[in-house]
Amino acid sequence: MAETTPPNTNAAPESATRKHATRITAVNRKGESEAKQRPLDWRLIKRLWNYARPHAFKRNLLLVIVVMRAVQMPLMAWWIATVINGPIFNRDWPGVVRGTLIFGALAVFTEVTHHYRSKLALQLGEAVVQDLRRDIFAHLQKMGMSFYDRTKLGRIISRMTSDAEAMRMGIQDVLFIGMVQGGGMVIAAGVMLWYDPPLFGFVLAMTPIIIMLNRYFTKRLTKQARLIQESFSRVTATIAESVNGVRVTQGFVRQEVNAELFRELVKDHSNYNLAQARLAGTQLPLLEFKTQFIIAGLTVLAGYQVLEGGFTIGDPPPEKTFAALVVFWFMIPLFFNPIRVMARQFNTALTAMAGAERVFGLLDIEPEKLEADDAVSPEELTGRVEFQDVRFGYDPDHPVLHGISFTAEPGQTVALVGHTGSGKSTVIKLICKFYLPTQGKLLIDGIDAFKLSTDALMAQVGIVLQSNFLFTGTVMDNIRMGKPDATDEQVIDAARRLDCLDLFEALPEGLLTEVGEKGGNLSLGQRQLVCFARAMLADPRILILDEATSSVDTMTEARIQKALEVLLQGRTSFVVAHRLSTIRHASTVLVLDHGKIVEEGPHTKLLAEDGIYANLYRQFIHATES
Ligand SMILES: Nc1ncnc2c1ncn2[C@@H]1O[C@H](COP(=O)(O)OP(=O)(O)OP(=O)(O)O)[C@@H](O)[C@H]1O
Repeated sequence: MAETTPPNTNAAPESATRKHATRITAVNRKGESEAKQRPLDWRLIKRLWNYARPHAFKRNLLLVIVVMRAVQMPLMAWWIATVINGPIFNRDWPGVVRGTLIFGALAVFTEVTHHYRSKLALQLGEAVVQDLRRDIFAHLQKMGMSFYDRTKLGRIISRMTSDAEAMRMGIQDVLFIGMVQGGGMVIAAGVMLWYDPPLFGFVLAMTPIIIMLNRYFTKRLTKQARLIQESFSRVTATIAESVNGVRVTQGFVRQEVNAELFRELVKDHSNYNLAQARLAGTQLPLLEFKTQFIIAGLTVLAGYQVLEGGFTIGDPPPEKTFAALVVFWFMIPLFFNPIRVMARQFNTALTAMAGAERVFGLLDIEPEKLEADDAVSPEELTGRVEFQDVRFGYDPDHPVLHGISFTAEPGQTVALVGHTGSGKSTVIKLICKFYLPTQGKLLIDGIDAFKLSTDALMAQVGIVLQSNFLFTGTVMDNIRMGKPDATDEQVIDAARRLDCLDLFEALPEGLLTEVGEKGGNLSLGQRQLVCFARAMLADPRILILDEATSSVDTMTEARIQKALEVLLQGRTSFVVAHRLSTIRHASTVLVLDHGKIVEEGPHTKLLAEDGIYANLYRQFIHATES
C-alpha cells in the first residue's frame, strides 16, 4: 500500500516530456549546466504553494484526508497485533471474529481514503499545472521579439513541460505523502515506545545505520539512472538531427558513418541499462533485508529479556514482552519504510524547486516596453511611414542600421533591395514595431512609434512572410485568420478579388481542403496565394511583404504576380523584393548596404545612374536567365 499518486493519464506524456527535455540537454550542451535540483527555498515554496490557493477546498480536504491516512496505517497494524495478543492468545473465538471484522472495516475505510487521497492530489496537481501553463503561455504572448532572439525555443518548451511537470509533482506529492509517511512514522514510534521503551531504544539506535544504508544504495542507483538518461538523450538527439538533416546526410553519402555512430550510441545506452539491472538485482534485496535484520535483532533481545530475566528495571512479565514483540513486528516496517519514501520525496522537492526557480524566473522577466502609457490608438491610419535617421542594433553594442531616413507616402510601394545581411528585414521589423529604434525616429502618420499603440498599429498592418506560415485547418480557416469575424462570403470575396478563387475551388475539397501541417498539402504557390488572400481580407493600410524566393511554375508565377498587383493597390507597401516586376512597379527602391541606404529612387532612375542598383539588377537578370 505504497503512498504514491498514480500516473496522470491527462498529463503531457511523461516519456515525451522526458524525451524532449533530454533532447534539449543533448543538443544544447549548455542545457546540461541547468541544475536539475536546487536546495529548498521558502520563497519559492510559498510562491508555488500560492498556486494551490485558488483550489483551497480541494487542498483543505486533502489535508484532512492526509491526517486520517497518517493514523490509519499504524492503527491497522496495532489492531491486528492486539487481536493476536488478545483473542488469539486467549483462544477467544468470538473475539477473533469480532477483531477480524473490525480489521476488515478498517481496511475498507483505509482503501477508500487512499482512493480519495490519490484522486484529490491528482486533481490538485492537474489544476496547478494547468494554471502554471496558462500563466507561462500568457506571459510568452506579451514578450517582445528581443526576448525570442535571446531565448532558445527548447528552453521555453522545457519550462512548459518538464519544469511545470516537476512543480506539479512538488505540489501534489511532497507535502501530502510526506505528511502521511512522517505522521505514520511518528505514531509507530509512539506506539513502540509505549509498549517497550528498551526495545524501542534498540530500534532507534538502528535508525542512523538504516538511513546511511539507504543513502548509499539510492545514491548508486540514482547515479546509474542519470547515466541512462544522459545516454538516452544522446540517442534521441541523434535521431532528431539525423531525420532533420537526412538530405544533407544522403547528399554527402554519410549514411554508413552515421549508422555506425548511432550503433555505438545505442550500445552504450543498452550497456547502462544492463548495469542498472545488475545493480538493482543486488541492491534491492539488500534494502529489503535490513528490515528483516532488525526484526531478528529484536527477537534475540526479546528472547534475552524473557529467558535471562531481562534488561529492564522492574522485570516485566513474559506476556508483556511477547505482546510488545508482536506489536513491534507490525510497527517496524511502518517506522523504517517512510525513510526511503521521504528521501525520494525530498529529491522530488528539490527537483520541483529547480523547476519553480526556472519557471518563476521566466515569469519574472518584464516584457519589453514597446509603447508609452499614454499611447494613442487612432481608428484609422493613412499609412504614411517616415524614418528619421534611425539607428538600431539587436544588441545595442552592435548596430545593424546606421542612420536610415526615408518617407513612404500613403499608397506607395517601397521595394527594399540589397545583399544578404544588408538590413532589409530589420527595416521591416521596425515598421511592425517588433523592435523600437535605438536612436532616431520612426513616425507612422506623424506619430512616434513608441507613442502609437501597438494593437492599433497591428490592426492596420498586414504581414506576408516568405515562410508563408499556415496553421493546421482548412484554406478557409487560414484566410479567415486575417479577420476572424469575417463571413464565408467575405473570405470568398477576398479570394475572388485576387482572382485566385478558381485555384482554391479546384482543390480536392475546395476552400474546405485541409492545408496539413504548415500547409504541407498545398503547393508553394498555393500557400503564397492563401497568405495574399489572408492579407486582402484583413485590408490593412500598411502591407509588409517578404517575397518568396522559391521558384514556382510559370503559370502560377503569373497568377501570383497578378494577385500581388491587386493586393498592393492603395496601400503603403514595403516589399523585400525578389521579383523583377515588383521592383519595376515600385514607387521607390531603397538600396541597402551594410545598414545604410546607398541609393534611392524609382527603378528607371537608379538604372540610369548605373551604380550599385544597376549592378545588382544585372546580377539579378543574369541569375534569372541562367
Ligand atoms: N534576431 C537577430 N539578432 C541579432 N542579429 C540579427 C538578428 N536578425 C538579423 N541580425 C543581423 O542584422 C543584420 C541585418 O540582417 P537582416 O536580416 O535585416 O538582413 P537582410 O538584408 O534582410 O538579409 P536577407 O536578405 O538575408 O534576409 C545582419 O548582420 C544580421 O546578422
